[in-house]
Amino acid sequence: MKNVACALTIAGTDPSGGAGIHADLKTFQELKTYGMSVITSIVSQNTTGVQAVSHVSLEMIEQQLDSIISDMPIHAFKTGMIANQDMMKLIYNKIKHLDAPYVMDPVMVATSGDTLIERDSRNYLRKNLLPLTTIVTPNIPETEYLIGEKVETDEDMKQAAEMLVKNFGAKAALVKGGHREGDAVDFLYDGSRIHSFSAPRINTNNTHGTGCTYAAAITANLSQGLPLNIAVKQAKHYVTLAIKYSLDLGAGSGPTNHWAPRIHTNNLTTTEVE
Ligand SMILES: Nc1ncnc2c1ncn2[C@@H]1O[C@H](COP(=O)(O)OP(=O)(O)OP(=O)(O)O)[C@@H](O)[C@H]1O
Ligand SMILES: Cc1ncc(CO)c(N)n1
Repeated sequence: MKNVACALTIAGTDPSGGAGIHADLKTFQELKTYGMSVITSIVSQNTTGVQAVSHVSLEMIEQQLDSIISDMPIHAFKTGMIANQDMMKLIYNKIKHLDAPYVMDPVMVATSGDTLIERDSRNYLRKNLLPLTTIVTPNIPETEYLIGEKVETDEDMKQAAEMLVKNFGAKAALVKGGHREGDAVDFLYDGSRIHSFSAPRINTNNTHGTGCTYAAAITANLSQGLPLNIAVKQAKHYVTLAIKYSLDLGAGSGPTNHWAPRIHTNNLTTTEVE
């Protein structure tokens, strides 16, 4: 029996604290999960965008992974920003041996519109990493890239989630509707049925790091042993409250509020529709 759930994030940094590794570790902590991290790239960014990127060497990424894998329990893990194909290959070769749920946030572009991974590495991500995933959590532009088709309607989103499982080898897929208009509706295909999770759209520009926070909450919930659809449902509540009470910091798109879900526990506005 495990006495503490342990989760690992493999991702880039955000010194302004809203996205990447920082968002992940804050989420793990709030969800009573012991958080660990492997840094792939140091990203100088803030609420207005990305100013500079420095990649960690392959040797150092490998060493960080070895340090954790050789010593620490990993009950679930997630990947975020993996900037290029060499990093992806290295990470693939390490994580394929891990016996724990794998949540992939297929990060391509920051909320600000800045590109975070090299274009020609996207195919490697789709072909090699995607089939290892327990769940992949693309937003609409990432979904369109992964399946190679436009995604505009609810029906398109549901079909895309099914395709990511049936044609591309993910075990489950959560297609997120944050980039559409109207209610914020996400569709999960779990390998046998579609679930949809809906929340009223919150009128805010402070959505920096929402995708990281959501995927990290799913990872934390899976590390605690929750079934997938419950893990997603609770993570949707978490991210919705974190957006609802988001912090108006910085001149651009401000960060989510990680302690709001703890304080406003009775104010859950999300619903599982199907
Ligand atoms: N304004 C909003 N109001 C309510 N929920 C939102 C809003 N914007 C995004 N969401 C929800 O937040 C979660 C993250 O979705 P989104 O599609 O924004 O991810 P993302 O684009 O990967 O995030 P990021 O901006 O960090 O890259 C989803 O559940 C989405 O429905
Ligand atoms: C490091 C990092 N990962 C992911 C995102 C996407 O929000 C970001 N802005 N920065």
